[in-house]
Amino acid sequence: MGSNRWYDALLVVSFGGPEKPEDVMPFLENVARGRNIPRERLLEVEAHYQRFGGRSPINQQCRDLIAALDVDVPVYWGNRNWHPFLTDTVRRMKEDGVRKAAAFVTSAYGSYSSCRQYLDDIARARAAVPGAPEIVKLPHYHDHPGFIAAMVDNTRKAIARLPESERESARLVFTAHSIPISMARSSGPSGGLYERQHQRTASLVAEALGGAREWDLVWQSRSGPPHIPWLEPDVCDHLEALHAKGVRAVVVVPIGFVSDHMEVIYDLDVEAKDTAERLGMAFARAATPGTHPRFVAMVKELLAEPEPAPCPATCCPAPRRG
Ligand SMILES: CC1=C(CCC(=O)O)c2cc3nc(cc4[nH]c(cc5[nH]c(cc1n2)c(C)c5CCC(=O)O)c(CCC(=O)O)c4C)C(CCC(=O)O)=C3C
Ligand SMILES: [Fe+2]
Repeated sequence: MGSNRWYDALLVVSFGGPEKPEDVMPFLENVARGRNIPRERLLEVEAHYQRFGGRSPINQQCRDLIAALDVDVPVYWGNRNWHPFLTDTVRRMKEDGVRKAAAFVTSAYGSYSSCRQYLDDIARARAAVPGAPEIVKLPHYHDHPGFIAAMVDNTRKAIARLPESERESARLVFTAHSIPISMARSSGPSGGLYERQHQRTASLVAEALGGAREWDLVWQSRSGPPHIPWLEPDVCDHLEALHAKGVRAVVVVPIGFVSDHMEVIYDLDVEAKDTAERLGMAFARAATPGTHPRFVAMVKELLAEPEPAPCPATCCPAPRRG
């Protein structure tokens, strides 16, 4: 394998997050630039970060993943919204003589926010660095056996944390980041890809667990102005609906996230957990893939594949501003 590699470096591309209180607002300003996010929503999200000492788990998760990777080329790391910024990383890659890098993005799915925006980030960083290396994004891995196996294992462990009497009947609640419905409709080469990929991931995990359990796919972490429709139901509303139907225990499985993010440790471990507690439902949250050995091995398996073809230039277009 080694001699006919199509890449000479691996670039991990992520969202980025603040790691101290004074970084939170500048980080949020980067995220919100050119986007339509109400001020009140940003202040609310700021409070989520400050509740955790101004520190998102995402950067350390990236460092841990990189430390766990077993690949035979140099590994670089660059973010969209916080240090280390992608442009600085691409400059360093160029200085180190990298010619062509494979990009592993910490998002498994297609859509503007989860795929195209990262491609745009890479293109912008390369445009800012004369002589920048070529950078080829690895394909979506939402249904890769390594990604699925990590989530299946983590879901089994979460079920085992429930009170014994609730384990057999516990319902699986798969959750992912909500996006505007218009963005969901325009995702992928023929539309609807974001929801379709999540449906497939959820069904693969549910099947691997024996297929006997009822499951749902719901959404979380809605942003944007209230009059713009986003994917629903929201995970907390859904817990209320399940409770009304007599469900007594849930296992929330964050299939939309490859590692712990603020959306996982706040929106699920605080908000969804509080909702379940208030309703008297037993609640367990499955761990994210993080540095699960099967997930880490998946990165190496993706690199062993032939060079992937790029996404069609027309899929997952940027949303219209408004
Ligand atoms: C699909 C998707 C993913 C999954 C794919 C991927 O992983 O990339 C994702 C990941 C993430 N989103 C993150 C943080 C934020 N997202 C925001 C806002 C938004 N997200 C959106 C979508 C997504 N986001 C959208 C359509 C918006 C509206 C504004 C816009 O059109 O861009 C805002 C603004 C405040 C608010 O929430 O309103 C913040 C702070 C973090 C870092 C968390 C941490 O620090 O641990 C991560 C990994
Ligand atoms: Fe987001």
